[in-house]
Formats: sequence, structure tokens, C-alpha cells
Amino acid sequence: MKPRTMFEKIWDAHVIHEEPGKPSLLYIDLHLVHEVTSPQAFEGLRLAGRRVRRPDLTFATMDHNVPTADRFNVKDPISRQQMETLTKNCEEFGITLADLNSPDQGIVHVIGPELGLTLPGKTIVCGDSHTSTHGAFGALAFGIGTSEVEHVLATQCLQQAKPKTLEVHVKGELGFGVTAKDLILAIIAKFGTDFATGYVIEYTGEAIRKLTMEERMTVCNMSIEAGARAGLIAPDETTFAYLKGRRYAPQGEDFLRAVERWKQLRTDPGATYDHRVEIDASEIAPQVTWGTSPGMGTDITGTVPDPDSFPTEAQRKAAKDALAYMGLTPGTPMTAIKIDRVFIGSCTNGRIEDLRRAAEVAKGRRVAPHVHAMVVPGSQAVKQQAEREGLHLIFQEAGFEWRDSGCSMCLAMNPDVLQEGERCASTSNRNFEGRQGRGGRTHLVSPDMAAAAAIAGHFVDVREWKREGVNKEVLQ
Ligand SMILES: CC(C)[C@H](C(=O)O)[C@@H](O)C(=O)O
Ligand code: SF4
Repeated sequence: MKPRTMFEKIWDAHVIHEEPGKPSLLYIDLHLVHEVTSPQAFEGLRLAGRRVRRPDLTFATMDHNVPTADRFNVKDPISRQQMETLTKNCEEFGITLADLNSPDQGIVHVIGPELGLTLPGKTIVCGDSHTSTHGAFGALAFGIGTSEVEHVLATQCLQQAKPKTLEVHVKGELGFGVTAKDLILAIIAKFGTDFATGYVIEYTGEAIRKLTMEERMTVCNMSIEAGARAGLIAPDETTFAYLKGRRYAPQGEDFLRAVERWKQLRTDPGATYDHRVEIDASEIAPQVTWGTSPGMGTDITGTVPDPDSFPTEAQRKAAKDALAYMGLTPGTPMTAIKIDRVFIGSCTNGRIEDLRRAAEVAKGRRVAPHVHAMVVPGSQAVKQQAEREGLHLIFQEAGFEWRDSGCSMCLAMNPDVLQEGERCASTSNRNFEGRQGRGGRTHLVSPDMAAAAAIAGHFVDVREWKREGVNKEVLQ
């Protein structure tokens, strides 16, 4: 048999029908549902008198609209309606729902892996662009639109044009204090926000193999910000160890058999990708974005760029507009940018390891007096775990707010929003105009960098803070 990439193996195993020049019909193994993109889909089913084809392969949660300070007090009428509608729909159609009372509730892309719903080799869809997160397990996972949500609910199948394959090879090793978030931000800054349009990325190389599952999720999460349909990382011992014992993962003998199958998923030697790019992890510094797209970022040691330094007219204009919106002046050192708010959370960086990293930086220090900082666990399970480890106390003692799980300030769909002109160090994945609130200014960073910025009141090179023997007081 011809050598195949991991993408081709998963694709081939799920194609139900194929015709030249037409999209293929794919079988979907797991359909994740949240309150924002599902109401019309269920309504469509109801109008057509259809049932959900596989309620057992469908799993729902509420995340975008959930208030994180007082979660049962949903004041916004649209938010409340979306959440109530989801509850009603799940009851009527027999779908398991992690609602506000459930210890399983959380951001859809955090709970799927946590519960072991996300497994290697599966096809996974959700009406949400960051479904790419689940690719960290070697699952083909991508976002779909509301009409497609309805189609999958009704049939458990989906029409899809076959994407091309792109290898992003990450050689070397990430340096001290440099995280998976910095890696993906650097990849997007280097190759652009559309370099992977039409492709499924497979991340390969030494640096990727060394990442933990949570770090791999951070990388795959932002594949969509590079334009990719999905991101994939081959499952290995790290993956299997993470999945072992998870509630919905195969158990006992079944697990061992599954591992044998999952091992076959990796790209065969000699298989070719449609395109390939390479980056050296050892050359990456902690990143901070300065603009209004995730690709507009630079090293913490750098400066706000001069729009005139960009090669094309379109880029020059985009940079100029972005700096005007962000209220930044070319040549300003990144470390001189003062911030008002800090948000640590989201499906990019709201998992336990992210909170541990941030807590390590925050420990024994104080949030700067002019900064309002908050930590929002990605799920209730993450929250429980963090509290067992005492991380909440570290954060609270340092002056961070400690919240309940939800999308929170990743996007302005709940009470956590930036005010006009406020500047935020955020561990989320999008820095578009108005993303965190009208007129709000978002700088994307790692959890480590966000925690350090909260304390200093401006961006700092967290590597300095992490080096042993350094006098903390002096650095502040
Ligand atoms: C609300 C939802 C449809 C949206 C998405 O698809 O990604 C949101 O999660 C986001 O991050 O912008
Ligand atoms: S945390 Fe942000 S990116 Fe993730 S699903 Fe929620 S809104 Fe979308």
C-alpha cells in the first residue's frame, strides 16, 4: 500500500461516499455542541420532524454565555435564552449536557479531552472554529457552521471537500521560559494568518514530541488562526498516558487494544505532504502581539514595528490601522507597553498546566495597583484541581480574581468585557478589534507572560523572572 499521512488514514477510514469533483461524505465519531451555534440547528430538526441520529455520539456544554463571577445569575436576556434553549433541546433530543450544575461543565474544547471523549483517529466536529484543539490527540477535528450542525445532528455525517496536507516541522527545542503559546504565535507571525488556508496542518518534529498534551492542545487550538481546516499531532506515549483512565476512553483490555490501533495512525515513512514549512524552536522568544490579528506579533525583546517596514501596501495599511486602534507608536519597546487588565483563561490556555505556570510566576508577588487581573479556569474540573493544589490561594493572595469556568473575556459574550480603550494581556487566541469588548485592546501572550505583566503592570520578559537566584523585588 502507498504510504499515507495521518490525515489520509483518518480521512480514508471515515469516507462513506466519494465522487470526483464533489465533496466527500464523512462519518462523524463525535459531535460537540454549545449554546451559541446550536439553537437554530435543533429548531431545523424540530421543523422537519427529525430526531438526533446518534445522541450517544453527541455531547453538549454551555460556555460562551456563562457569567464567571456569579454563574447562575445570567442577566443578559439573549445569553439566558441560549442557555435555556440548549437545556430544553438536550432534554428533548436525549443528549448529555454539562450544564451549570454539572462538575463536567467547561469550555467545550477543554472538557472533550478531559472526559476522554476526544480520542485518536476520531472525526470530531463542533459548531466552533477552535475545534482544531482536539487535533492534539491525532483526531481529525474541525469547526462547522450551524446548518452543518443540523446536518450532523440528523445524519451523523457531513459533506466535506478534501483538504490538502501541510507539514509544520518544528525542529530544536523550546528555550527556557518559552511556551507552546509562544511557539504557535511565532509560527503565525512568521508564516501569516492564511498560510494554511485549505490545508490540514500536521505538526511534527522534536519540539512537538516533547510537548505535553496540554501544550499540544494550545498549538492545535490556534491552527485556525493560521487559516488551517484542522491541526494534527500524531498520538504517542504522551497521548496514551493522558487518556488512560479518562471516563469515556476505552478501559482495561480495550484500552490496550485501542493503543495498538492508535499507534498505526502516524504518518508512514515516505508519505508526502502537499506543502511543508519549518521553524526552529530554539530561536523563539516569548511573544506579544501588537496588532489586531494573531499574526501581528513579535518577540518580547522587540519593539512595535514601523508600518513602513512591511513589504506590501496591504500589509503597511493593515499595520497602520492596527497601531491606530491599539494606540501604539512604532519603535516603542514591547516591555514599555502598560496594561490595564489581565485575562488568564480560554480554550487556548485555561487548563491546569497553564494555571500552574501562571501561579509559579504570581507566587509571593502582587498584581500592580492599576491592573485588574483575573484567572478563569477552562472547566470546573480544572477549577477543582487547581483548588486542590492551592493555586487559587496563590492567585488571590497576589490580587488576581479567581473565577468559575467559561469562555469569559476571550470574547465579549458574557459580563467579562473590556471597556473602551482598556489594554489587556490575554492568554486567548484572537486579538481582533472589539473581540474582548468594544474599543478594547488585546495583546495575546502565554500564561507566564500574562501573570508577569499583571505584576509589573507592563509587559516583561518572563524569562528574567524565572531564572533562579534573581531578586524578585529588583525585577518588579
Ligand atoms: C461563538 C463561536 C461560534 C466562535 C467560534 O466559532 O470560534 C467563538 O468560540 C470564537 O472563539 O470566536
Ligand atoms: S474560549 Fe474563546 S476561542 Fe475558545 S471557544 Fe470560547 S470563545 Fe471560542
